[in-house]
Amino acid sequence: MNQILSVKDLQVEFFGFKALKGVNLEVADREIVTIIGPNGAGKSTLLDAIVGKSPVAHGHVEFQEKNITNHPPHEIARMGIGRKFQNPNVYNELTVFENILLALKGSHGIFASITAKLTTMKRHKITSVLERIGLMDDAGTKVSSLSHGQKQWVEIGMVLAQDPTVILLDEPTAGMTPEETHTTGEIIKAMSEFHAVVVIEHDMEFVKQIAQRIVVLHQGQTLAEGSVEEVQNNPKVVEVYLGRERIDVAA
Ligand SMILES: Nc1ncnc2c1ncn2[C@@H]1O[C@H](COP(=O)(O)OP(=O)(O)OP(=O)(O)O)[C@@H](O)[C@H]1O
Repeated sequence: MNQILSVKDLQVEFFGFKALKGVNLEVADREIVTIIGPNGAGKSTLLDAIVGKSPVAHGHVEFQEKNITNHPPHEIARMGIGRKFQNPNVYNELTVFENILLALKGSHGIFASITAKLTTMKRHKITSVLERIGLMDDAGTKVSSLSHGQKQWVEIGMVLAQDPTVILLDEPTAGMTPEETHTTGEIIKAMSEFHAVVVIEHDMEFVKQIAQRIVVLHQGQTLAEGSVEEVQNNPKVVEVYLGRERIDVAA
């Protein structure tokens, strides 16, 4: 497969504490990679290091064969790596449509973006994003009156609006109802038609819904990698999860 993101021997330290101790990760074009692991395993730190938010002490990150290790976050975002954080980071007082508009490439501030005449191309782009996140009917709704799950979808839409090649999602289903979680899984699967997606997730039912390849992190290292079945049957993974979180999803 055509690898577009490659993380090699990545090490991240916080005041002497090694949060990542040499992690490798390969992501192919339009692939979904799911990262699981107990609390504190280093999952968010890995995404932070990829987007230039956590300083890399050793190893490197390559994107489309370019070394992007420790490049500034805005530069990495501009190159084509989009990141959605755990908590929705949306403009509550604006409509769904306006939030997506603001996220489009080339938008210049809230006032200028909202008052400027909308080109047909921009309108089409926003409409296509709204369709992909299932919020076409809520285009004119203020984000403050949406459910928590819908707000998460708006934020996914804001990432999509930037046309990234790779999308990194940190626990996209946190706080969602089972129905919203399932819908999110379908949105992510559809996203992989155009983008590679790396997802951190705890909910194994959801992981099973979306996963093509799973990477298990534990104490800053890669513990296992493979399909849902391979990972669930891996004795090292079972041992790490024993007495903590259950990963015994019905086959
Ligand atoms: N900015 C920071 N300063 C100091 N320590 C940090 C910082 N960020 C993360 N850590 C530590 O690094 C380790 C890995 O944290 P990280 O948030 O990456 O884990 P995680 O696997 O995402 O966990 P969770 O599932 O709880 O979100 C933890 O021990 C955490 O306390």
